[in-house]
This record gives sequence, structure tokens and C-alpha cells, in this order.
Amino acid sequence: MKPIHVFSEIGKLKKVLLHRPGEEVENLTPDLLERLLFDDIPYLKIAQEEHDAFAKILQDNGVEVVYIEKLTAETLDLSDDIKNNFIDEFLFESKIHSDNMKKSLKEYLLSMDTQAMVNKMIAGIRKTELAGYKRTTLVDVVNDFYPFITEPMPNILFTRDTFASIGNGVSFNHMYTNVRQRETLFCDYVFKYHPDFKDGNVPHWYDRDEDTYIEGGDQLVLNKETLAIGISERTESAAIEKLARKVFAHPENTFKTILAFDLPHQRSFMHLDTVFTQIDHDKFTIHAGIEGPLRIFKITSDPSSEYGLKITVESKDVQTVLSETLGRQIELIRCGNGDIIDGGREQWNDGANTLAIAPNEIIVYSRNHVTNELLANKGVKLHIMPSSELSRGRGGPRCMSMPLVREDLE
Ligand SMILES: NC(=[NH2+])NCCC[C@H](N)C(=O)O
Repeated sequence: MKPIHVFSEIGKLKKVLLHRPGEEVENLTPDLLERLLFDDIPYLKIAQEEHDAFAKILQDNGVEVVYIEKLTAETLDLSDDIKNNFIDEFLFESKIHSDNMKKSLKEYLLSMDTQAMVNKMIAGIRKTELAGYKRTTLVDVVNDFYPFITEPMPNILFTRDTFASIGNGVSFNHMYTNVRQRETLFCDYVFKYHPDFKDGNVPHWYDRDEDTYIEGGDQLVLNKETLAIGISERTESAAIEKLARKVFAHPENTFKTILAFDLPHQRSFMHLDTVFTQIDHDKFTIHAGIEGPLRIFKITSDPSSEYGLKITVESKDVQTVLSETLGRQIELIRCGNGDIIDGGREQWNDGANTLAIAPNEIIVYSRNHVTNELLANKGVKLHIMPSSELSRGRGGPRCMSMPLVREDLE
């Protein structure tokens, strides 16, 4: 089996990547929320308990759970060179440019064991914790009000976004916001050097140093022939074209069609998976807000065209386009039963963001009880996880997980 094998959204989940929330959450302050893309400050202890409950559901159902922070530490422990280069890149990307500061930060990081160091990089380094930190450069003086030397990375919790498993390959994403850019460094090193991944011959569908942005919350694998990608606040059409060309050109490629959904560019619709996830062969959850007039583009390979792609605009509704493309009648189950209040509230709390661990079997947030009841009445098997604190980061079970291996569907 290859290290990455994901040809659907619903095939039995075998291996998944998570991040257990840590000290980075306690480095959120009201002033920083907007910049760091959180809507409130989760209570860390409870957030960790909720996250452990999430991991336990996965493990109890036969899924191997691996953590990005652990894989990164294992990777850095392989050699001093790897570790040193990682620290240098991390500091460079954290915009630490003065030689003095680089030196003291490196000493500080190297004084910890590797796991503690990785956790610290994710948590962020406060100015108060670096002994002898002095404001020497113009940048330091100008940014005097700012409490961090390196910024916390609370969104690394959403392992879905930084890279996406597609078929046997991976899209290493270039994130839309600067604050999430450094998250992709961690998986970059893991795939380059970690023995579980490096020899897997994993094709890259996209690279983090591309200049256009794309995020995994927008990348859905509907079946071995079809991808769905959101054109959203976080993913631009130019990036989808680049990815399409790479995927279609690969000698072992099975994907023939990419459906691109043109989403409104606003926070509540930030990624395609915030309004739409797959539950079963013929069932999806959907936010009623996107069922209406939505432009959907069908992208296929066309070697005779100048750009290698054929683009057609589908002027039908989501349900018809999906039914036609997937070759079966599709049912869309509306978040909050389509009610303007229940639907609005539960979609905001990721009621439409479910994680399938097998066909017709999904993990959902407890707080979305209207949607959950509807799903249960439709015969969907639900694994309900606690959700008071984790939901404050605006991401649900699908956002908090990146499948590495799923069983193929018959
Ligand atoms: N796949 C997703 N929907 N991810 C949600 C990410 C939420 C995160 N706070 C952000 O704004 O980036």
C-alpha cells in the first residue's frame, strides 16, 4: 500500500492525520483573534478533551491516528542537518532577520527536546520568555506593542487545509493568509524525510511555493474519477488550473473531471467543505445558502487546447450536476433542515462539515442537534463528538482531519 491512498470522501478510513491543540490556543488574545482566524478563545483543557474524544472515536473504529507534531519531531530527530535546516527555515518564515535574534532563538529552541521544540514553534514564542530580549532593531521598536517574537499557529488544528491527499498524491497547499503559511513547512519536512512517507513516490499536485493560493478545505475527492474544488475566499481559480494540469498529466491518473464550485467569498462559506460534505455514495450535507444560483465549472483534460484543459459552465443546480457527474440520483440533506435560523446557526458551527469514516457513517459535532436528528432519521450512522470549545476556531470534524489512507469503494 502506498503512503497516500485516497480515492473517495467516504471509503473506510484507515489512517488519518490530526493535531492535538496545545499552548498555541492559550496564546490567543482578543486583539489577535481576527488576525489568527479564530472567533473566540477556546478553553484549552476542554478543547483537548474534546479532541481526544474525536481521536478515540476514530481509533475505536479501526482508524490509525497520527499527529503532525509527532511526525515532525520524529523527522527532525533523524539528523542534526534536518533539524538545523528546519529551524532556519522556520525562523526565516517567521520573519526573524536580525542575526542576533536568530542566534538567540536558535539557542533557545535547541535547549529543548525535539518534541517540546516543535510544540513551542506551534505555540509561538512570547517576548517575555526569551531571556535578555532587547529591542535593538527598528522593527523591534516599531512593533513594541506586539507580544510575540514568533506568532502562534492555532489553525494547525485544521490539518485538512495545509495539504490534501488526492489519489496517491498530495497537494501541498499555498495558504491564502500569511498567518497559515508556516503550517505547511511541517508536512513539507515530513513528506521529504520521514521514513513512512519519503520513499512512497508521492506525486505533488501542487507546491507550497506556488504564487497562487489553494486550501484543502476546498479539495474534495468524490470518486476515483471526480474531484470537487471550491473557488472561494481561500482558493483561486488559477491554482485549480495548475493542479488540474498536473493531475491530468500523471501517467497513472484516474481523475477525469474536476467540478469547480464558485462560492461567495465570505467567512461563513470560507471553504467548500463548510457548506458541503459527502456522507454516502448518494448523500451529501449542504448549506441551503449554496443550493441556489451557483456557478459550477466542469474541467476536463483537452490536449488539443492551448491550455490543455476544457472548461464548460454548468447552468444546472448542484443536485443535478452532482447526479449527472456521479451517475446516480443524489440526495442533498440540508444543514438545520434548511431553516433560516437553525440552518444559519448550525452551518456556522460546522453542521455541514462532517467526516465520513465509512459509507453512511460520519463523525459530527454534538451541538448541531437539528442537523444530527435529521441525519439520524435518514438512517445515517452518527458518531457524535463534544464540541463546545473546538468549534470556536470555525472548523468541524472534516477540517480537523486529513485522511492519508482510505479503502477503495467497490
Ligand atoms: N477546512 C476547513 N473548513 N477549515 C477551517 C479552517 C478554520 C480556520 N480558523 C481558518 O480560518 O483558516
